[in-house]
Amino acid sequence: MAAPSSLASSRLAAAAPAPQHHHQNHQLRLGCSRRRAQRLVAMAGSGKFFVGGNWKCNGTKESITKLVSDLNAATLESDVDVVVAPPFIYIDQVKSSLTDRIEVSAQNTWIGKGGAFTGEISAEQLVDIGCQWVILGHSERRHVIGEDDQVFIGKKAAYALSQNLKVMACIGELLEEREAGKTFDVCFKQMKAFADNITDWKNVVIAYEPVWAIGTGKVASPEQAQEVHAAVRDWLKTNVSADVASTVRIIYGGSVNAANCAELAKKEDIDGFLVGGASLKGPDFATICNSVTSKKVTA
Ligand SMILES: O=C(CO)COP(=O)(O)O
Repeated sequence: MAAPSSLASSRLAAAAPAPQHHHQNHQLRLGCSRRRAQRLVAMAGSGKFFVGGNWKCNGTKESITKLVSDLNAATLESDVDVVVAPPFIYIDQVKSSLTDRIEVSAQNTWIGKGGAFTGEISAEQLVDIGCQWVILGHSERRHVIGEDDQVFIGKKAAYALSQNLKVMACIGELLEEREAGKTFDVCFKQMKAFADNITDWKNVVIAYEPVWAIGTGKVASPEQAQEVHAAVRDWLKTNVSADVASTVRIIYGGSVNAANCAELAKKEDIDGFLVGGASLKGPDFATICNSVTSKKVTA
């Protein structure tokens, strides 16, 4: 593995944003020494830029064969973790044809051990076929399928982690919640449901995906995304620990594409992306993965 690009130290090197009242802890974090930040990254895992491709309910055997072949042919920067999430029924096909350079995720899992649960797929089964990740709490599962924090999402995270699946934990507000000034309240409530169920965060990536930006072509501005990422990090510092706050990766999702990824990636608290539509096009997805170069520390 290449030397980890220290996101925490790149945050330190980046110009600090204008102070805002709710960013007090964040400012403190930025003030900690570079050496300490690097030590924290080393403790929590690779600290690499992270890009996930959520294929949602798309694809056929044929189109997925083409997508996998494009991904296998792509040149990817070494300092980015790349994961794709095909529909369940294609995971096996993707696992057996995709380069090991890219890990594979499911888009959902059952809440506990498998058994008499018609139509469900268990964490054990995902592990059995070599799947390494699962996306949980995606807005389409919350708002279209009706999963909620209390009954499903937190417990799914706990069980998946207990079976050694790594988790992309999704949070994000609806448009009306943003317009009502409730963005932080909604995100923090969703974070609490995860935090109440997670004891070890080293296999967790948080995905901030504002619902109004998903599949709409209406990407959050880099400043809008950065503001929420910084606030979530502050929440983690207060409610989980300073170490987790400094080291957990917080990625952005919602209309990310090859044209807008570089500007977003420059923001200090944006540690990567969860990509929907653009992840179905191999070359565009590779461009998004390689936007890690916008992150590199030059100082
Ligand atoms: O939901 C998403 C990823 O999980 C984002 O989807 P789009 O990139 O298509 O907006």
